[in-house]
Amino acid sequence: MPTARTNGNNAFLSHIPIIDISESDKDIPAKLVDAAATYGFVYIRSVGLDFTREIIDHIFALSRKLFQSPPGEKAACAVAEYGNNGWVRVHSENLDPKHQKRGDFKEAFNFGEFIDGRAQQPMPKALALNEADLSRFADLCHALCIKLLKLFALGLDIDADDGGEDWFSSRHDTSKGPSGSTLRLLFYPAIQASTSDDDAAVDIRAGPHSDYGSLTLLFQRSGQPGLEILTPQSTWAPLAVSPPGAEDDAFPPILVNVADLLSHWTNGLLKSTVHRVVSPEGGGEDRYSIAYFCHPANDTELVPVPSEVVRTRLLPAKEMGGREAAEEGREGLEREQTAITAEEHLNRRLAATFGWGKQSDPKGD
Ligand SMILES: O=C(O)CCC(=O)C(=O)O
Ligand SMILES: [Fe+2]
Repeated sequence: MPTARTNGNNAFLSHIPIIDISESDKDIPAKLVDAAATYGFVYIRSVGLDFTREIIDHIFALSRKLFQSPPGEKAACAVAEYGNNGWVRVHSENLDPKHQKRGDFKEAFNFGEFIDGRAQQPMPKALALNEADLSRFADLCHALCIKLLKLFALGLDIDADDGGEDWFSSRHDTSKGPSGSTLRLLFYPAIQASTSDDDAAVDIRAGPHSDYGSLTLLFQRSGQPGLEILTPQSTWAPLAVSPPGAEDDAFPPILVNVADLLSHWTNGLLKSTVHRVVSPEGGGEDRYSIAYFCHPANDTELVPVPSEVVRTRLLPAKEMGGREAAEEGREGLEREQTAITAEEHLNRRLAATFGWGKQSDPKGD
């Protein structure tokens, strides 16, 4: 895993498309599948979706209020006490424990699923009056993920008899029971090297990792960059918050990435790309971001998706000796015989990263 500072590969990145899913363009499903198979990342233009500038600004304002609240109030909702939910302190979460000595230089707050507009965990005092706003925002995020999952299913041309465009979305239907879906507010403070032993060149904001669910939505603020993705050439490439073509939008496009399960379901055709967050040279300024991790219902069995597109697009790679795809394919067959559930998968990934529980990580990373 390269650890050096940014080694940009801008030619690769400049092709990550911005897709407007509100347009009636019949090629959108294929474009999404292409972006997901090549980069694992795609920008979704938010104009025309239900997200408004007001809603997004409001949730970012709540996030700022939360992270500025007294440490004692945040500590009352610490993750250690509430599973994966609640407050994450600076340096307390290490997303890359194998390579990173110190935990990430960030604070975070994880909200598990809201039920009937109510959080299923203690609300931090600073947000006690805003439970309904956060719940509504999480619902908007989930609805966008459902739309995207339908478009992916269309792009993969899943037979109607096998579930067609609902193959993925039906597995993420909240009426099917609880899931690991999480709304996460993130705050990466600017590093004041002169007043502490923290160092922007050493202390990573979020260590290299892939996400554990199906899809992740990321909301970012103009002027607060930091996200980088690992390119096929093993270099780190920074992702623009507002890429060319989106500079004049009311707010930056929503960055969507394929996470481990969508990759697993498609035998690796769709890429769950490793990414990290770094500080700008010299410590830069604070960065706030909001992530929504979309997961299927806990008892969903992780079986390969019945898609001819997956089979035919992976085949040439296998024939030409594309080892990675071929290995994914083999793993996929093994997985089919011993399907685990989404809940088992999530518990194994959390155990491997944070040392929780006793199970080992199936991928061994
Ligand atoms: O804040 C970001 O830009 C990304 C955060 C992230 O990758 C994560 O929490 O999984
Ligand atoms: Fe991530």
